[in-house]
Amino acid sequence: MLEVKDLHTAYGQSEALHGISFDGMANETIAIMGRNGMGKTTLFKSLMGVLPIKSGSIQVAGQDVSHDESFRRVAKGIAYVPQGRMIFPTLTVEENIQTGLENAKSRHIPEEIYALFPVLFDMKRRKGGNLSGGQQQQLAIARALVTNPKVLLLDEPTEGIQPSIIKDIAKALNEIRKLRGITIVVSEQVLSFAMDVADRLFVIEGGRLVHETARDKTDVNHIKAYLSV
Ligand SMILES: Nc1ncnc2c1ncn2[C@@H]1O[C@H](COP(=O)(O)OP(=O)(O)OP(=O)(O)O)[C@@H](O)[C@H]1O
Repeated sequence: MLEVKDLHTAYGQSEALHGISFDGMANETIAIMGRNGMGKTTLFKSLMGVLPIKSGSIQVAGQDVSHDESFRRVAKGIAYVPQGRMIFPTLTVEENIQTGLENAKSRHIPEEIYALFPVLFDMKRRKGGNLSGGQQQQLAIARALVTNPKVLLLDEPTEGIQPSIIKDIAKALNEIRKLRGITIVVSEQVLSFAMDVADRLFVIEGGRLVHETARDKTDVNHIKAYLSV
């Protein structure tokens, strides 16, 4: 579903990604683990077309998107939940979700979205800015989902969120994968969350993927060593 080959991305003269390659299958969740500054956000922005890539390729369901603008990538099936969620604070919950429906035939929010996130139904007339961090994260996921992605990218979805809500988000992601059979890619520093959602885990260090493991074969202490400073 997602094929990333030898991706290089630079900020000016300074290269931040040095040849990232991985595949994500349908009905699979992948976690990209790494400390701050290791390149997670740069990778996601490169996949989404927020940053141009220097070389390499990105395919979504067999279609090349490597040099497409972001909105074309969305049309071809990638959706992105950015770090810090980036919801619109002055729009209501309902209006925030509808921004994901701008190119859809109908502005109607599918029932399935509220079934996944009942709290958003209860709060649909509230302003996005008045929601808690965890509720905003659920809102950002809902907004991404209404574009019907084949590949859903989430950049550090647990950042700044309390543990009980982290569990809810893990549950929702597992439900989404089951319902839709899509590829989900999350970047994370919280190993317990990654172990709850991911089928495969990668470690990114200095702009390179340096370790890959299937969940059931994961040596937790080995990954922890990468994540500790
Ligand atoms: N706008 C920028 N200009 C120049 N260098 C940048 C810029 N943004 C990030 N970098 C550099 O790219 C590298 C990767 O940063 P990136 O933000 O992708 O890391 P990250 O793993 O997502 O960390 P975090 O969890 O803090 O977001 C770092 O060395 C960082 O200094």
